[in-house]
Amino acid sequence: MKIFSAEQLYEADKITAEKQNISSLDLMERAGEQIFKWLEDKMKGAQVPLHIFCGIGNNGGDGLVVGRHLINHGYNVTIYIANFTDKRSKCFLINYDRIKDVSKKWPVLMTSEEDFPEIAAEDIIIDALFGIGLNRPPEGWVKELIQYINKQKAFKLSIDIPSGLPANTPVPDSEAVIHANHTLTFQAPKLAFFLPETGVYVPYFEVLDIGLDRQFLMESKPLAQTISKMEAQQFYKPRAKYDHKGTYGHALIVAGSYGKMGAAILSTRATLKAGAGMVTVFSPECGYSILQTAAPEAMVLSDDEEDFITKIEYQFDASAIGVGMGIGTQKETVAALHKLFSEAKAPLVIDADALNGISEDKDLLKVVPKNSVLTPHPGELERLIGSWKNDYEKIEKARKFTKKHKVVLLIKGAHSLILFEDSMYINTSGTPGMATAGSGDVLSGVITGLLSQGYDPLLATVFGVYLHGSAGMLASSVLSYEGVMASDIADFIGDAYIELFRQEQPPAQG
Ligand SMILES: NC(=O)C1=CN([C@@H]2O[C@H](COP(=O)(O)OP(=O)(O)OC[C@H]3O[C@@H](n4cnc5c(N)ncnc54)[C@H](OP(=O)(O)O)[C@@H]3O)[C@@H](O)[C@H]2O)[C@@H](O)CC1
Ligand SMILES: Nc1ncnc2c1ncn2[C@@H]1O[C@H](COP(=O)(O)OP(=O)(O)O)[C@@H](O)[C@H]1O
Ligand SMILES: [K+]
Repeated sequence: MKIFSAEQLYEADKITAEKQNISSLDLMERAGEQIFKWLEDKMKGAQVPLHIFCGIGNNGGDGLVVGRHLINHGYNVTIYIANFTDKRSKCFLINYDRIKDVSKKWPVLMTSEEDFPEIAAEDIIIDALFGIGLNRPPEGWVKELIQYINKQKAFKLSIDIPSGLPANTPVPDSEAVIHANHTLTFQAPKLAFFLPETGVYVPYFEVLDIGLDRQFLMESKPLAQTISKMEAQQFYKPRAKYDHKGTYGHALIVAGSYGKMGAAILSTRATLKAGAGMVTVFSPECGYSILQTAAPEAMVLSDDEEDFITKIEYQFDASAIGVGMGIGTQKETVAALHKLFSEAKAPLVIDADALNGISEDKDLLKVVPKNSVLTPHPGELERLIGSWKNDYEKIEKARKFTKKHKVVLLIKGAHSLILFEDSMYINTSGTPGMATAGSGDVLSGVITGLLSQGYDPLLATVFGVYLHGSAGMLASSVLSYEGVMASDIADFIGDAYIELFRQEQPPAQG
């Protein structure tokens, strides 16, 4: 699914009105009606008190449309207008007037804290204070209203976006944002929903299609693109009957050091589970018996040095190389990386200590081959690109880095981000069950396994991140969040492939 900026959505709004020969008011009606239908489907006439808080822009206008439909259908509704300025939007005013046609109960005008209503824990709050038009921090009693709403135990449903949260720019005041339980957003998800600092305000959301112009949406370059099952299915390369292990390549995993052989085992197993034809692991001598026992399907080459890697030598044409998991940053190891990068003919996945090596030694960065996949978690990313003030600055700095060094950059997190040239992809699979040691080692193995099978570096990264998250979800559904270990994620990679093409079951009858 494409993610557009607020500016693009305003533009889409304008073009839609022109092309479909409708007014903004009609679009607002569509938007409000959709929210109403969603509520009606859940509430089925229940007389739970609904408190709709409207601003004076078009987001407030949406709230008024929802209110009118709810009143018309006999719901128990109170509408409040946060009258923070006299500059009310035209569509707001028309819909404000229309309330008169359906109710004698005129909306409550709020002008200070004195007007804040009592709200019971069982009630429902609909937040239509600010939408994507927020252009400065909410202040004074409006900020207090947001904080007052946040204190309520009632369920909070935000229209389009939690009020106080900008769609794709930094939060102006983090103490003045609605913590929504659920958000119904129009046409496309907003970038803020997926970033760690702002995603917390949007734990759940649904996208409502309000029929904005398809051509404009198809032809516009989005800020980012989300990756879910539908996209991932298209990435999959089917196997042919007479394929053999040579078809799927011989991957090299360079991993492990004394006390960290687990990282090598996890990556190696994940590379095989993702489908590499053959895998050879290169590790220090201390890893030899460990790897031959824990990963019997893999071949093992070892360094002369017992505890860490000092020179990486292999006599075969590797189809992909995954490097860095648990290798440490000994001087000799970093020197060995220098040689590996300079001579590598196969696509590389560079993870963990190999990234730390790059951060410490700029000469190493210079020899990173073009199109390599770098997979930092936020700590490793900070060492690579320096600190950032907010997630948007992080993305900007990361993008500069990818462009300068011509690499695919995967920033791991609850929603992992993949940056390459001018594109950004956002993964939607995964669970908090994956917040466990070694899950990143499994991911670098999955991507190496895909590269080995001939997926190009960007595709291998985007698809690999999705599969890895899906394996984590499947593992969590059987083992609980707490019970998932990284090796379980590797064990579920096969299930993640099957899940890709599993049809959703229709709901049971009767
Ligand atoms: N685009 C689409 O496709 C569709 C969009 N639709 C809906 O429109 C919404 C966008 O509406 P919008 O542009 O009227 O802005 P909105 O978010 O209601 O509020 C901003 C208003 O408040 C003001 N203001 C801003 N910050 C402030 C602050 N901190 N403190 C105080 N005041 C502040 C600012 O005015 P200003 O004072 O700056 O002149 C402005 O008047 C969108 O989210 C969606 O719900 C749908 O109806 C149909 C399809
Ligand atoms: N809350 C979460 N939701 C989804 N995925 C998560 C979550 N927490 C961690 N992950 C995933 O788990 C992996 C953790 O990687 P990393 O931090 O490198 O772990 P390690 O260094 O222990 O191997 C990443 O792929 C990340 O996206
Ligand atoms: K809102």
